[in-house]
Amino acid sequence: MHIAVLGGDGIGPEVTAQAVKALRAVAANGPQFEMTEAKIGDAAFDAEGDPLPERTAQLAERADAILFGAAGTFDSDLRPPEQRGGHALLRLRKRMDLFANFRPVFAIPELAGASTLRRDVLKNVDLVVLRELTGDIYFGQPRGIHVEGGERVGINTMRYTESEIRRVAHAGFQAARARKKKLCSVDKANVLETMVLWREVVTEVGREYPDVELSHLYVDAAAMLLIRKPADFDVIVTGNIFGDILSDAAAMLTGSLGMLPSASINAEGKGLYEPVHGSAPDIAGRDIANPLASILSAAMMLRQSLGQPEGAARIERAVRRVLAEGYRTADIMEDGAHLLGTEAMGDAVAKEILRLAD
Ligand SMILES: NC(=O)c1ccc[n+]([C@@H]2O[C@H](COP(=O)([O-])OP(=O)(O)OC[C@H]3O[C@@H](n4cnc5c(N)ncnc54)[C@H](O)[C@@H]3O)[C@@H](O)[C@H]2O)c1
Ligand SMILES: CC(C)[C@H](C(=O)O)[C@@H](O)C(=O)O
Ligand SMILES: [Mg+2]
Repeated sequence: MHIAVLGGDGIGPEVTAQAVKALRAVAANGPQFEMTEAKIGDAAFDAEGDPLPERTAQLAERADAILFGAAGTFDSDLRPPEQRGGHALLRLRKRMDLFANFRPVFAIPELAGASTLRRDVLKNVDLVVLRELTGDIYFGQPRGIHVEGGERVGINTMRYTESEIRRVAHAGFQAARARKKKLCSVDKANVLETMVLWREVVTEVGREYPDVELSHLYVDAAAMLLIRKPADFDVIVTGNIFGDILSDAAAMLTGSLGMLPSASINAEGKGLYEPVHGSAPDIAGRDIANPLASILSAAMMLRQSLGQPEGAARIERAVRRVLAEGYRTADIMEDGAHLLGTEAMGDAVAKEILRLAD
């Protein structure tokens, strides 16, 4: 099994290295993985003049799965797109047609104190945000900044075709069918035509899944309910921009953005696995980032792309045990817990994975 490892920028390489350690620990008693690293993001632009070098893109396409860190920094975010580290990720998602982005959010009881929300609100939280990843205002044309009537005008276009909505809706109903059989579609159909079409198509697709309870929410109400009664949700299916925002908000249900993994899958089942967080320039290079989102993304990769559910379960159990033993990174630190750096947390999880194999 061949894995493309694209660490990227900021804390990306730091946390990805810990996920690689976890995969090596799984491989010690089981499947063998060939892992090939390549540059992406600002790191690739600085070295080769392109944030997504062709060699990196081809490696990603050829591999059985991709383990991704983070791309972009605040400085490069303001450059033209072709020089922007973060743009490499958008290009790769589009090029590989990774349209279905699963972002599972589950409250870990040991971390209840790390969240800014009350313990009773977090009880039984187990939901998935399914974010459409290759359409919407992220890619719609026309776009750009031009001068009109003597002043600058910025334009982006919210656009979805029926088939783009249909395929992600199917992914949502299938995910719900395998879980608690509830799908909540989040849109803004009271204002935007694109979202009127979204609601119509999701409703049509829903007729093929009579066993799944379909509900609809406007995104503003969904944002509020995600904080008020998060345990009521099962699968949330939504567009690219709303999914981006809602999933970062939902991260606080787990205690930290550093806990949220993700899988981005295409129609052939090929996947890119990455933490939901970014390159976190504010904490990069200090060995304090939480690597668990990246480690849990590696577990999703084993389950969803590499047919290794046992390896995935071992990683997930190891993470739970390390947390139960009271080890924490700074972002989820509590009184009485043992503070670990990024590397040490990766070591602790890898050690636990090896112990679970005995
Ligand atoms: N998938 C990606 O590659 C991705 C995702 C989001 C943002 N970005 C890029 O990353 C850069 C920084 O963006 P941002 O600050 O808005 O978002 P961010 O997710 O990088 O960080 C937001 C906050 O969460 C904290 N945080 C994030 N991950 C953490 C971890 N693992 N452990 C502990 N704390 C963590 C950061 O320190 C910061 O305070 C920008 O250039 C942005 O475009 C990239
Ligand atoms: C880095 C950025 C382009 C990206 C997005 O907006 O999709 C990020 O925020 C994410 O959530 O993966
Ligand atoms: Mg985001």
